[in-house]
Amino acid sequence: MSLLEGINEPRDLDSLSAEELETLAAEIRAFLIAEVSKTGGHLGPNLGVVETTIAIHRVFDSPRDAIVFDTGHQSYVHKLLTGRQDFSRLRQKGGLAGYPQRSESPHDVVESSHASSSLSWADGISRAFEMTGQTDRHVVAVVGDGALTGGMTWEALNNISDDNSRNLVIVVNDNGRSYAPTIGGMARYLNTVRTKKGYHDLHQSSRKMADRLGAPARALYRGARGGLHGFLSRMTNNSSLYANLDIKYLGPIDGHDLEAMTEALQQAKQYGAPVIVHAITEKGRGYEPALTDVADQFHAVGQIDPETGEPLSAPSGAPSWTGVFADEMVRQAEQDDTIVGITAAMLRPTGLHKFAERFPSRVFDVGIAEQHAVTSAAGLAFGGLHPVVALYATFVNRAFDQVLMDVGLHQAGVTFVLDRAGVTGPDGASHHGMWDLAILQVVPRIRLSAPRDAERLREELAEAVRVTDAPTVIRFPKGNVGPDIPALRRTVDGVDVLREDAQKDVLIVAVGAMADLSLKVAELLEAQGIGSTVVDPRWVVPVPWSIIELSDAHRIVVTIEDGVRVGGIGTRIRQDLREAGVDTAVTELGLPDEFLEHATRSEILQRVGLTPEQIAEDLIAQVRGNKIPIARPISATPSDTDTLHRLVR
Ligand SMILES: Cc1ncc(C[n+]2csc(CCOP(=O)(O)OP(=O)(O)O)c2C)c(N)n1
Ligand SMILES: CC(=O)[C@@H](O)[C@H](O)COP(=O)(O)O
Ligand SMILES: [Mg+2]
Repeated sequence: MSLLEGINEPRDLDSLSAEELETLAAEIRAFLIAEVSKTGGHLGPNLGVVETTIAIHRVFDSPRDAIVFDTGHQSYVHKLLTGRQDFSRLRQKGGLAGYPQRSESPHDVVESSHASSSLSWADGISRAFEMTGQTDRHVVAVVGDGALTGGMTWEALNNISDDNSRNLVIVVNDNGRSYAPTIGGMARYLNTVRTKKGYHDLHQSSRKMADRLGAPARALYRGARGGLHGFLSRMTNNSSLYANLDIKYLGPIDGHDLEAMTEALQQAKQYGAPVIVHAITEKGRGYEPALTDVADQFHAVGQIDPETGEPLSAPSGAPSWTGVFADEMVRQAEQDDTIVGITAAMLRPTGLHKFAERFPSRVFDVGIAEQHAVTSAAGLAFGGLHPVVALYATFVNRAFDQVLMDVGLHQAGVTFVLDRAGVTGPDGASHHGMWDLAILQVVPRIRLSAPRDAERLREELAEAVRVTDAPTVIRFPKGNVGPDIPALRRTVDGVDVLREDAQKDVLIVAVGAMADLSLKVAELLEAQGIGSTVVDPRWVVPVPWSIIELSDAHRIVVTIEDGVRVGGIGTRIRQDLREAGVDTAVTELGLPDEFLEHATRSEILQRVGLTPEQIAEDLIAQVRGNKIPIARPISATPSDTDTLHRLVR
């Protein structure tokens, strides 16, 4: 049996010798490469935190001590050490989540994969421990150098103090990268610390001497390291980035040196005030294919050959939504030199890399700082440029106020391109891009589009970048785009009619990528003698008038969107119909207001009733006048609604 198999919970680490711990680290690395190669996942980040995570679990006592992982994509080692070693269905339905998940283990605290929140979590938890007399409980936050570029981390650092967060330890996992090398002043500071020759020479020589002279010298060495920090500050001509915060600094430490990390964490644990332990690590550590991957050091991989790191499946050849955007963005920018691009540390994942290669001076990577990205875009627009802010849909949530008050209020011509909109799948609840339509549609004068295929994405991007007095949004799903879906005709206000039966029983309003599914529903209805019209509004907000007119001409209207149903586009259409005095029955179909689990996109759509068969069945019943039994809303379990009604009665 391997040492790893003998670890069922963190305290099993206590009996291992220094040599055995090194062996364990090697076994964990081999496990990660072997297992994550099969399933896909965040291989690079987890290879980079093996020793750090072992050291954290040696020194601290989870779950009594709370361990918070920022973003959480680097928590596989934590899972291995806390009784979860079946990675065979990682990020798949019924398998381990790719992020911490409280339902999996009491060792897991933060489930959200939205970066830069860990220090705020840790500040709150440590205050609560102090205020409830649990002063023997510690909080450890593991935050990456990329996550440190997010504004929330600085809000938290500004608040953390030794009055109320005595037991807080912040482990900065500094591998110099987000996906790509981390940008900005913070990164430059960390880089000087990480690469200063003097640090390495001094660190290595004093360590060797301490080892030779034994424990007392080691204490001296540790003290010197404190002084080392001051030494570094002078050498790097920076006043220490942390000196004026109420936080002590330990480091930089070699994050792959188990003993050094353990010692530093023990010091931090005993310090009695908030401490930053700055660990220097390497993303993809110990795996050559990751280390030589210049794009993102295997930040997230699909199924790969563990020997070579090469993808197991050849690319399908079908264009991805991201790829279509990437090419059209370059085309538009060639015609209009006011167009600039902004990314929040995700240049390649959002497809802006081609634009960046072509127009390097017209693209800005602001770090994991979506709020700053949006408001700086408002500034760029004020200055006469047309910013295109490319984000994953789920991450625009974080910048809602900036979209509303900095872009919307000032009628700034900013275009938001939201990739991974709708159900994404393996990254679970905090990664589904399911809220953008509902939250953004309340921004006055905003224009929301949801292209149904590549041609419409190209068209709608071209239209969006010409709007200079209001925010425009284009949102599309993860993955490959299907074949173009031609329109029979386009109404005067831009609605595409995709199918038009003579018998006008059902109007199906398809939002974006739901067009293909909607046409399948229409075919099932036709087989039951029910006529339908399928339309794609293209620009869903404001609701085009022809949607109102078409609704008035049909018996029922059904709207289908890959976004939360509550407050979604269907709700908006219903409201506009009522305002126009059209009382056609409306059925709004979309995602439930639930946090949807990790599974494949199709598994989730099946579970929430968004398949052609399930939709057609309901519509057939409606058209035939059969009263559909009042089913409790998907989003609320009986106990929730009963409780709610009892409370409000
Ligand atoms: C708010 C937010 N924006 C973007 C992302 C996408 N994202 C996931 S991991 C990552 C890079 C994180 O870098 P770092 O914190 O240094 O961790 P590392 O991967 O290097 O361990 C990004 C940008 C996210 N999770 N959250
Ligand atoms: C952790 C994170 O936010 C991303 O790395 C996430 O895994 C998105 O992955 P895709 O780019 O595959 O959608
Ligand atoms: Mg990093």
